[in-house]
Amino acid sequence: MNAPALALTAVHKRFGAVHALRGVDLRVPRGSIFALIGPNGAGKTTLFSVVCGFLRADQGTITVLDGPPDVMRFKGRLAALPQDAVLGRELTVREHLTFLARLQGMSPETARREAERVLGIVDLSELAGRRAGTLSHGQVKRVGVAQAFLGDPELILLDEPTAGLDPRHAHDLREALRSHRGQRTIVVSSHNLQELEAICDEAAFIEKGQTLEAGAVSALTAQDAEVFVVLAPGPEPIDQLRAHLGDVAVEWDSQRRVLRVSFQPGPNRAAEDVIAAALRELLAQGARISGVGKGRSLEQRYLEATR
Ligand SMILES: Nc1ncnc2c1ncn2[C@@H]1O[C@H](COP(=O)(O)OP(=O)(O)OP(=O)(O)O)[C@@H](O)[C@H]1O
Repeated sequence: MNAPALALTAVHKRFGAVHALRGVDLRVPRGSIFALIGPNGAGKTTLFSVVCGFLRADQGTITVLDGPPDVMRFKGRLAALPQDAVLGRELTVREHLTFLARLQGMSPETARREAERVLGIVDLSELAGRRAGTLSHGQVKRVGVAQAFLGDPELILLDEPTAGLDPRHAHDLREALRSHRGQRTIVVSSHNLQELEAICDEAAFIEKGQTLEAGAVSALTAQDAEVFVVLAPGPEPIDQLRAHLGDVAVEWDSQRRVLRVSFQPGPNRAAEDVIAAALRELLAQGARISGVGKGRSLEQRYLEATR
């Protein structure tokens, strides 16, 4: 099996009296899009900084792209979008990106082409000639994201890449990230859990500098072990369903009119089999069905994990 792009074991980082990372563990598979989820102050930005080699961890082991975190070793292989990216105000967007591409060792011509390519990723080609100081907050953020893609690095860390973006550009950026799935490793921190659920393969919940839970998004959201049915007002044949399905747990939320069936997946018991059996019985009992699905949302799981 491939070594992970990033592995942290029992990493600690203190800022004086503030213990920002308290033994965080993380394993980011190569080629995955990985979500880092946690409340304000959980330690996400600090974690990015120790991974990049901007800050030194006090304790623990960090392996990034097969070696220790070292800014010099990462040249062109790792890129990060800081939470509040800052641009030189007097340079144009094109000059800014070309300059950074040159710092990576590209020739002037390659650097110019690379600047145009990454501007295309964030739909900013039209603003290439604008001075950075005249850009809106969202446009600056998009230049920062473009910058992180310069040189097509193996590992990209994006701290809240869609914060402040309008809905269309946030959507387009999500699509752009999705298109890199399997080719590049991308770690994304965001407070938009719907967004992370849509684009990420794996996720970790971080709180108070520790990993609470981590794994495949499909496992965290119990896609294989839980189904739900939403009932429209009308019959509520919950007991009959329980009796019919047998060895499963059926929970009924009468306020939201959502019933959840949790089960042990097996060869003849995939989520689709349970959905079919539940719907047959519910319809036979006259229930009116207004929605069906698998698992629970990442947001729900996060709220449960951090309760
Ligand atoms: N340079 C610093 N000096 C002192 N304390 C710091 C420093 N940087 C971060 N901290 C503290 O470390 C903790 C973790 O902060 P961090 O910025 O990593 O959180 P975060 O998860 O990125 O939060 P947010 O979601 O608000 O961006 C916080 O308590 C913060 O106040």
